[in-house]
Amino acid sequence: MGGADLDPAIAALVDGADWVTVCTGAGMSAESNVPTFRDAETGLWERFDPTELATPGAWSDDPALVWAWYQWRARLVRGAEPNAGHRALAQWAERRTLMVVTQNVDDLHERAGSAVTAHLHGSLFAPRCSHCDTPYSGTDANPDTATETLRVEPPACPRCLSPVRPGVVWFGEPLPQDAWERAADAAAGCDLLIVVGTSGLVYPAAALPERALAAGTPVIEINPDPTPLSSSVTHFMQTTAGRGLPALLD
Ligand SMILES: CC(C)NC(=O)[C@H](Cc1c[nH]c2ccccc12)NC(=O)[C@H](CCCC/N=C(/NCCC(=O)O)S[C@H]1O[C@H](COP(=O)(O)OP(=O)(O)OC[C@H]2O[C@@H](n3cnc4c(N)ncnc43)[C@H](O)[C@@H]2O)[C@@H](O)[C@H]1O)NC(=O)OCc1ccccc1
Repeated sequence: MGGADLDPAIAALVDGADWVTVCTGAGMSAESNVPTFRDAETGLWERFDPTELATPGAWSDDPALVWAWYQWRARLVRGAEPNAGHRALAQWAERRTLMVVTQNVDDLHERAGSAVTAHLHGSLFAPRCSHCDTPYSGTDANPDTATETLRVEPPACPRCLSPVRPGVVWFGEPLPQDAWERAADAAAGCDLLIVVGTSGLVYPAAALPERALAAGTPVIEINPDPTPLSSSVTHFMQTTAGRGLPALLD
């Protein structure tokens, strides 16, 4: 298991793990050309701070701006392909228990063939009514029709005519309880936790690897840049998801 030049201590950890949980963030999709939250170049929305746009406040102030932003992101993800990191995880799950817990709202893990245990922050492809929560599948929510305009009026819910909102978790909103519980169980029960491509700044997602470490579970972090977690993980692999995961799992 693991490339020839993989640190033998890391290889031994991976070999000895029957149940692995992988926590992924925006860096997991960076090599699929999906901008991370920290990456500046987000086109028309470049002058907006993502953490400000991804809030209930931004939605109530300007739903057309927020709706257009999510349609643009969904279209970008539609045009993207899973990378070698996504594929390595999917292949590995064929050989042993591997649970994927992600902060990402894209569907690249699933398109690579992974069953995702928890989308902690929702999905770009699950719009619902902002009032009655009825899932929305109207064609006008289809990102392929999204255009490069700064504002697009969100569709109206066929049941209560309230505006349809993106199916994501905004800052200040609680995570879906069931998804959080599945994620917490996956982090608590695994033999090895791998953290890939997250700056570890957004909570409660960032608490998962901290909890695993506190429980004595070995944690491997993959990130080209150190994060607040890097000094306390069992092994820090300073590389990308697309290079690190195949090296770890192939
Ligand atoms: C900013 C932060 C300080 N704020 C929070 O954490 C807040 C507040 C808070 C709660 N508890 C706290 C405790 C302490 C401090 C603050 C808080 N948390 C919340 O509001 C959460 C909700 C948080 C979820 C917000 N939604 C997102 N996304 C969906 C929308 C959307 O996507 O638009 S968060 C969003 O940003 C986060 C971005 O972080 P990362 O994924 O880490 O990405 P980032 O760009 O930061 O970094 C990329 C990393 O990848 C690396 N990288 C780059 N290239 C590669 C590469 N090629 N390979 C590998 N790695 C790579 C880079 O080096 C870098 O390290 C992700 O989670 C992403 O999902 N809700 C809540 O707490 O509710 C309570 C509550 C309870 C009851 C009732 C009411 C309320």
